[in-house]
Amino acid sequence: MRAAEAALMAGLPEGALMQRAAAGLAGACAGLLGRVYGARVVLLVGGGANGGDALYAGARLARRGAGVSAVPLGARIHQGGLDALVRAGGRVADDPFAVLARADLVLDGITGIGGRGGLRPDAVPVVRASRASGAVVVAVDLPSGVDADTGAVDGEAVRADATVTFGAYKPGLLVDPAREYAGAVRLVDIGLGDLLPTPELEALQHADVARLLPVPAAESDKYRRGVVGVVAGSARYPGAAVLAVAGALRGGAGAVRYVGPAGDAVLARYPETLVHPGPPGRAGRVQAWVIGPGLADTPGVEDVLASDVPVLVDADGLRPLDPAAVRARPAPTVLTPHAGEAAALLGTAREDVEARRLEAVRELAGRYGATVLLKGSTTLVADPDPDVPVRVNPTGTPWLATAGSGDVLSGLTGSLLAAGLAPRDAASTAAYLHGLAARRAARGAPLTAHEVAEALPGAWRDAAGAPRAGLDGGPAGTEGGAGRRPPGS
Ligand SMILES: NC(=O)C1=CN([C@@H]2O[C@H](COP(=O)(O)OP(=O)(O)OC[C@H]3O[C@@H](n4cnc5c(N)ncnc54)[C@H](OP(=O)(O)O)[C@@H]3O)[C@@H](O)[C@H]2O)[C@@H](O)CC1
Ligand SMILES: [K+]
Repeated sequence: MRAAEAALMAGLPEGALMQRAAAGLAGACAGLLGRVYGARVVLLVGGGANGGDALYAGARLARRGAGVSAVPLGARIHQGGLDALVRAGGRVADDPFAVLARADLVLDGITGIGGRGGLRPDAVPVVRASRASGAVVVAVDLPSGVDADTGAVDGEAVRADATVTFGAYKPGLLVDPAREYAGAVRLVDIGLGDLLPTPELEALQHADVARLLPVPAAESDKYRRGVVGVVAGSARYPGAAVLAVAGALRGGAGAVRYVGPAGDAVLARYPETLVHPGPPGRAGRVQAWVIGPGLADTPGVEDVLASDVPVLVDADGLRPLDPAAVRARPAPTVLTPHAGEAAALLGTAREDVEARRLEAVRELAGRYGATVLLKGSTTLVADPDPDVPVRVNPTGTPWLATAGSGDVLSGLTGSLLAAGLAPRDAASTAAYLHGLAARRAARGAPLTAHEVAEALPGAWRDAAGAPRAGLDGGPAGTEGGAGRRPPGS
């Protein structure tokens, strides 16, 4: 961001970028307020340019008749912004808590991309009073206190109803835990365009998924469309086999071969499945394997890893996983841990993974030379190549945290692998459809893993029906599309 902004600023009059940011910010605030004239706006102003943005936006709102007060936090605040605010009729608050108690809207301009660590002690009571006031809290660029680069939150941070961000989405707006603090995110274009570097993160949108989904050609038969082998379930957990097959059947492969002891349970629900008792090496040719859901202690992981086709390892399959064996494989491997499984693979605590999700997914992908899909409220997909952007999944619902939903996701991902998608595309497309299906199935109520599987064809149709180019805005909970440059565009 800083390099792109510096390059752009070199060709612009002093302060022009901050004015663009402030104009977009003031416009967004006006939209949230509905009526600007007479509205009571409080600016929390830190010592950097983030506070400058807030002051200039406050000046614009004051010119439209809002009552605007600034609460300085920091040794000195942006002088040009303060002068503009005062010229427009705004003022510095005598009693911050008194103005906050009556505020309609609070602008959090304490820190943006220059913030380090959580909120400082002087800001904490002011931020708490902002929340308690019932005012709409709008974060400038980022909620203050979150880490822009990683999505970590060390200490206290602002919980915003909305965030107006400039030039590009920052990882801290997309990756949990920080994402939870941002509210609805709006991107304001400040003209950085092609000056932006390769992103750290990208989020698929409908149009990207439409491009990636496999479409059978006229001459396709089931084998050409790909056969996915599912090694899952056990005497103790036959349901996991059924759910993994349920996902696999909806993922575009031409056939699903189930290998394991739960064949009867699978056939009872899905007679279209090819069933084999195992071991996987004898079950016949497949174009991709899924191994792990509900496996308990059933062997087979080494057997499957020894194959020369893409392999997805999930759940119980992840336990005995040796990095050297995975790295030595001639074909791609996809690992789909949740935070606890990722922690076990990394030899750390679950909380560490949850606090540093981006770092954890990258580290695992590097260590195993595998594509890693880290499940969670925001699912991340990392490529083994550290220069390839991590994909963050923009779909989903908290209701998706339900038993068996991961089994459906593994089957679905494996099916897309068998259908020929590259590992990162298969994993991120599957996560996207899975989250979309969950939203369709839940519609605000609890849902079961089976319902997620059953909603997949509808989600597929939704995504596949999207216009294939030029999509802006999507289901991301963000406005204007979550990636600056959609992959493949
Ligand atoms: N560049 C551009 O062209 C454009 C930039 N734009 C905007 O600028 C923002 C970046 O501005 P920035 O670089 O001034 O940093 P910023 O986020 O304001 O924070 C730095 C200040 O915070 C302080 N501080 C640090 N940590 C803290 C903490 N935990 N709690 C409290 N304070 C803390 C630190 O002070 P110190 O450590 O010295 O006390 C320093 O004073 C960017 O996010 C966007 O909003 C837009 O206008 C578009 C054009
Ligand atoms: K901020």
